[in-house]
Amino acid sequence: MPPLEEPCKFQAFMNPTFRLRFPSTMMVFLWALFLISFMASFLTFVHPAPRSTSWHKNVRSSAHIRRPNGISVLVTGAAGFIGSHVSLALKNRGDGVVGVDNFDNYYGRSLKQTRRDLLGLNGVYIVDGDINDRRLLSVLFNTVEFTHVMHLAAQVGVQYAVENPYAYVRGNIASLVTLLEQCKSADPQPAVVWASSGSVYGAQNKVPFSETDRVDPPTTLYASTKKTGEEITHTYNRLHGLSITGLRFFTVYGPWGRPDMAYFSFIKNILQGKPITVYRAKNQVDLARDFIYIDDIVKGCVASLDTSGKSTGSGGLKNGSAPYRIFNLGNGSPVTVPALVTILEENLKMKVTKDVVDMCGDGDDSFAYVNISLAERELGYKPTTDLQTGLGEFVKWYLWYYGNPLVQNRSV
Ligand SMILES: O=C(O)[C@H]1O[C@H](OP(=O)(O)OP(=O)(O)OC[C@H]2O[C@@H](n3ccc(=O)[nH]c3=O)[C@H](O)[C@@H]2O)[C@H](O)[C@@H](O)[C@H]1O
Repeated sequence: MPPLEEPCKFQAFMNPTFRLRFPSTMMVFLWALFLISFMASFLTFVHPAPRSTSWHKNVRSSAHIRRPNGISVLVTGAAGFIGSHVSLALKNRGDGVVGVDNFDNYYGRSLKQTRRDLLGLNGVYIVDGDINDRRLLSVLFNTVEFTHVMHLAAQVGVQYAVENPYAYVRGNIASLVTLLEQCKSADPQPAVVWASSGSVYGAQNKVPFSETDRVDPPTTLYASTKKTGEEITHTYNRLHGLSITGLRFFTVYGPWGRPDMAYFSFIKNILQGKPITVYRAKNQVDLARDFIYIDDIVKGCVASLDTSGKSTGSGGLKNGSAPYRIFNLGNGSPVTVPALVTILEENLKMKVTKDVVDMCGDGDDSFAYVNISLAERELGYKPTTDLQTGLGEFVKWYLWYYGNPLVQNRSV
């Protein structure tokens, strides 16, 4: 037999007065719920997500300037190859540096995490976050008054675009706009130096490539996104008074480099006794690149920050024109891919089997040769490391970092 109370409770629901009140009570409740969630999302949008006290402390300490007339720089892609080197160089000379990196898995996270740990030991804090996140950028700019932004975060790699084109739109275009929107609204606005690419010269036949040359047609989606970036940054300079410097990097190599790049994958195969694939252009012509050592690139980046000039806008409005510059940062002396392989073989005192494959289609640029005289004049840029020396440094680093499999096999 059911307890006596139950029917009474049930009856209460069936009471006509309650039934009349029920819809209105429920409606009020639902409306309140709706209003609360609306207010919450509005406040979250307007006010950036709160971060912990230790997060703020790390960011502020990393941004601390330790030299007279020093600058405070937000480095995007700080756990990346160029980003980590530039961050360290700036920190070492006493500038404030805050890194941001999304630690994407394009070439694995382990090397990025090690770079981050190394920077941490040197006082550079890298925020684990994505620059597509407007709220994160807003918190960062509310925490630190950045004088400069060194924008190096990007979806790199040329061939990967065939597999995942959307990563390039998100990583090279959408994120650039998000970052520029933040810079535009900042008061004072920072000066922006960012990574374009030598690949924007695309199918141009006239060499060496100069900044005044046409940069079309692009031969890869990667190049298209970088070319688009140049147009977007131009707009922000023109409309909002942001000081912009675009750096057309050529093929940058060196210690702590990117495992997806040819020189890096070649050394791995040589040491493991595996063959390598060497691509060749039409008519059996060797491919060539304007290889540039990381230390030279770092000098170019730092000089670009130092000479950037100021943005003129405030609160999104322009107050006069601001500098808009583009520089080629390469070596000015192309080397063929087979010649690069020979230098690696000499350094390792080993020979490798080359599978020479003719490139099908137009998925890559065959030749890069760059005129760097503008950067020499304006930035005092002067590469000093030749490919033999630079690859020697890279090989030393590689053997130190990964160990020599031959030595390891011997010791087993
Ligand atoms: O902004 C840029 O300008 C780009 O620079 C770099 O592109 P690239 O100059 O093409 O360098 P990289 O891939 O090392 O290939 C070098 C050469 O080796 C050839 N190559 C490549 C692989 C292989 O297995 N065999 C081979 O012959 C290959 O065909 C090429 O001729 C960055 O990788 C890219 O992310 C982007 O930053």
